Amino acid sequence: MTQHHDDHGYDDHGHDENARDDEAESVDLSKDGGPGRSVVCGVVLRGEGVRGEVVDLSAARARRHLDEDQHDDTGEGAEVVEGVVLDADELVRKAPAVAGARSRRELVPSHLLDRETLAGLVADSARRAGFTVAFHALRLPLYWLRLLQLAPRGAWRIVRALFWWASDGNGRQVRRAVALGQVMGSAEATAFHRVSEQHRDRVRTRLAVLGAAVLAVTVVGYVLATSLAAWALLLAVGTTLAGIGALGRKPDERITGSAVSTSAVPRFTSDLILTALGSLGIAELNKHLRLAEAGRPGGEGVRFVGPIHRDGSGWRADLDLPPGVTAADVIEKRDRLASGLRRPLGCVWPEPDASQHEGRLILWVGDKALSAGKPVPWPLAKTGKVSLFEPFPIGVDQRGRPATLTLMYASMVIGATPRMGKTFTLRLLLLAAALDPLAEVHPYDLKGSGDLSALETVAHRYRAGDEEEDLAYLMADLRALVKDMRRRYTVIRSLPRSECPENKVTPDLAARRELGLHPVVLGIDECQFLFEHPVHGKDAETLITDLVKRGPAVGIVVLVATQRPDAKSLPTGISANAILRYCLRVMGQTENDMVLGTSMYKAGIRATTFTRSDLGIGYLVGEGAEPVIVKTAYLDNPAAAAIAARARTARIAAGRLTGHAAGIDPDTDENAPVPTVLDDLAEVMATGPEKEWSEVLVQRLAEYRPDVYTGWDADDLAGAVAPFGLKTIQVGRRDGAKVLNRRGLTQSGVHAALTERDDKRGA
Ligand SMILES: Nc1ncnc2c1ncn2[C@@H]1O[C@H](COP(=O)(O)OP(=O)(O)OP(=O)(O)O)[C@@H](O)[C@H]1O
Repeated sequence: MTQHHDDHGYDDHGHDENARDDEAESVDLSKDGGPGRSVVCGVVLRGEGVRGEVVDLSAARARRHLDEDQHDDTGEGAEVVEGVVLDADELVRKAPAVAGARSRRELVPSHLLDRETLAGLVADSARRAGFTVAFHALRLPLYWLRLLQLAPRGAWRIVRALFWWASDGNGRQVRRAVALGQVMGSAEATAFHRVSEQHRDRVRTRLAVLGAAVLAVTVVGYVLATSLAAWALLLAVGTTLAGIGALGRKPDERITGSAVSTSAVPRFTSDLILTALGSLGIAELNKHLRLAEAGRPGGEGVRFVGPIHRDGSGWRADLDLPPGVTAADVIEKRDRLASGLRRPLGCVWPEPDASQHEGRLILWVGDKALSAGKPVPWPLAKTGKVSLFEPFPIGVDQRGRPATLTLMYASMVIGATPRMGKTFTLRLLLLAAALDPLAEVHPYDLKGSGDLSALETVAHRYRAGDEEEDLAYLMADLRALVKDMRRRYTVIRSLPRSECPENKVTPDLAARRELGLHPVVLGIDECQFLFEHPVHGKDAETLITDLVKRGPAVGIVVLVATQRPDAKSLPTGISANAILRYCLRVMGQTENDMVLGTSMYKAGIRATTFTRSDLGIGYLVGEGAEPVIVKTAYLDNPAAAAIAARARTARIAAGRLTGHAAGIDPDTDENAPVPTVLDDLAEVMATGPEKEWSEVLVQRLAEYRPDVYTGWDADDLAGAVAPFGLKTIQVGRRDGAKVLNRRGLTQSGVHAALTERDDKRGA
């Protein structure tokens, strides 16, 4: 790849972008009797003074395409209207520039003004320098031995040089040259005599100087040898020998080793980037690169929009891909790009820049893979509080910069394949919520692994597991939260505008205990166990969708995490309404878009590009304008327990330890049995016959509780009652002379199941 760039990495093809920007659609109307290169504005002007033939453009264009082969250029049939013929180039010249097309470059590159980037740069240089010093310091004895080996040759060279100097080697050569001339005329003889005289004088003087110098060195050497401490003497001798050894070195001989590996990583230059891009196998990109390389028209090449510069702990290049090639095309082939750049996959992070255009690519290449190195520490692990109304740290982005999250007024979906860090992320967020003494935390670990157990000491509601009892507890909590949400809206409506200008909870309102508008954070890990549950699934979906949609404004935040992000495990009503989305590694486009939002995959935001080793690394959408890659802070169980203990102390001090953590679990009226499908069936069957068809029953249920049962069919009902040991039976109904048999339930069967359930609850 030999497309050239100047020192700053700019394209040197000298394309006039503005000319390109300004290109407007034009048509040669000369064939139709109009002037060459004319264009008609969308509106045909009917001028008084000027008249001209104006040809309907689209008709002319269509006709020309149709008739091109027949060379029919008569323009016959064109609708002739009155108007002003406008000069296309004139129009283009006068057209206002496309917004941003001529945006000014930064006076001083912003990355040089960014304190963190600069600090990173300095730290990086210091690290490199430190490493080099340590590397060579460790090898000093080896270098000294190598020099010692060369010392005899160095000593010989010194002696030879001194002899040459003292014996006036140069003068001797001149004398010999004159003598060898063998044309001893009188002039040469005189010259020879003069040179011989000079030579003699010089040798005499130099021998005297040399003798004095040798004597002086011997005396100084003796004095030093007798007066210096042993270590100093050793140092002096060692240094002298090393110096003599250095003089014995051949010109190309290296004493020191190289502090960096010989299989050095190639420098991140524009040429390397072009080579890598060219190896992706993107046909359109390759076509442009080829044409640009050959300097032929139509080849836009890749244009670097700024110098490749240091950004955090890596290098960044912003570039425009050729027309027709999108950043997503490149991102899709991140592994090949990494291969072309000769970097590990975890170092190479191509991103789109949606604020510019689809072809703008930000290519950031880190010094080391994001998954490599130490786990990210959490700044709040040892000290500090959180206000859920403010952003709090959750980790770092791929450039090592702190990444934050604001939970208030948002609901969040977390998705990933198993074992990628979903639960750890959810736990981190719930711990952050716990560090806000005002916030009520409701963690539910439906997997039952105990990963959220650290939070039990601060949780208002807590359950681990997906037993019937756990789910009933959770359902009761959900109903209570929906009820509380309605109450919160009533409270907000009753407040004066001055206190609640935007009809939502503010930090001040949240702090007023009497209003009960404090933040509530409900976190459900492995939510698919709930949504796929035959009895509670649909009910839970209705309640949580309501909380996700209307809860955030009144301080209720829902966080759901799932390892199976599909429509069944994560109902679309919930995934579509979540504002925050965090997606660790997933396997396909559907899961990606399910968690991150529709079309994210197409836009190049692909959690499918994460590898198995990218633990705790995911795309975060919704916190800022653009999606970001975040590696979450790592907290193990003991660290989580320590943070929860600190949060508990803060809550006790603030008088905010409530619910489960305070031993009140749950309030008596919330503890009342949650109506299940059995209770509802008993209710709707009470006034009917002993036996009823399932399809009639689901209709009645839907009328009785539309939010739960709308859309149910006979199979849903059969599935919902099955966990209670109730099976549908054949119910016959006479229809005239015929008897129709369909599946249905009996009142006695429902009552028996209810009695059994209540007995179990009582036990
Ligand atoms: N931020 C992180 N940094 C480094 N390693 C992490 C991070 N988060 C999680 N891990 C590692 O990933 C492993 C899996 O994490 P976690 O249990 O949260 O995964 P999961 O997606 O919830 O798994 P499952 O689907 O089985 O519930 C953890 O044991 C931990 O070692």
